[in-house]
Amino acid sequence: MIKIAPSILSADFSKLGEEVIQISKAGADYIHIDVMDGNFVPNITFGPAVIKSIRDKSDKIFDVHLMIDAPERYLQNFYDAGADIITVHVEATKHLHRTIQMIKSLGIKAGVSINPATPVEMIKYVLSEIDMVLVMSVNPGFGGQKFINSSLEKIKEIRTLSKTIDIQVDGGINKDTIKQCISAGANIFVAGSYIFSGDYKERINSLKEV
Ligand SMILES: O=C(CO)[C@@H](O)[C@H](O)COP(=O)(O)O
Ligand SMILES: [Co+2]
Repeated sequence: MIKIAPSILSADFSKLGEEVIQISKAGADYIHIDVMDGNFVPNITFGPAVIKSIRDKSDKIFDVHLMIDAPERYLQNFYDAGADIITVHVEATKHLHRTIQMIKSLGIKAGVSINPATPVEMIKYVLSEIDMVLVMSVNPGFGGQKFINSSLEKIKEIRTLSKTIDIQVDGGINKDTIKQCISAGANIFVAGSYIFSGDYKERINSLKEV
């Protein structure tokens, strides 16, 4: 069973609470929340206070994608804000294993993300410690970019290393690219611009039907 995680980066921020309600009703499995610090990535979004303000709008899984340097500084804050999964970038933390242990000690799921230029080898020795790998299929920072094809090879490689781990793909997901990612072995799909530029339910269903 695949899961769809709409990214609220493409939502209308002036009515974020209403958007989270609507996307949940439309069939989202996870609410994907992109946190950016203007340092690890060249864009700034929102932090724990905003996440806390929308937590009571949905009972879906809050999937928090941290695109911030040294994320270990803020794990407790995102947990307190209502995160169910926290994903950190391997490129953003000096002691990845320790950061993963910190997330797990909060009693929630831990994900690790790799950028398009980062090899799977970088996360090989933590795979047994984590719940999810997030394969970035665009360079992180913005929605609406084109899917990078070399991500497919990385998904296959991770699936060979683990039959059971969740593999999430993020960036440029639409009706066509999702098919290729499913064939490669991924099972959770983040989609921002594709879902939010149409009828939410119809778009989510079109991804689930492939
Ligand atoms: O993490 C990110 C971007 O850094 C994503 O979650 C985007 O929000 C995906 O947007 P689309 O490529 O689906 O428009
Ligand atoms: Co994301």
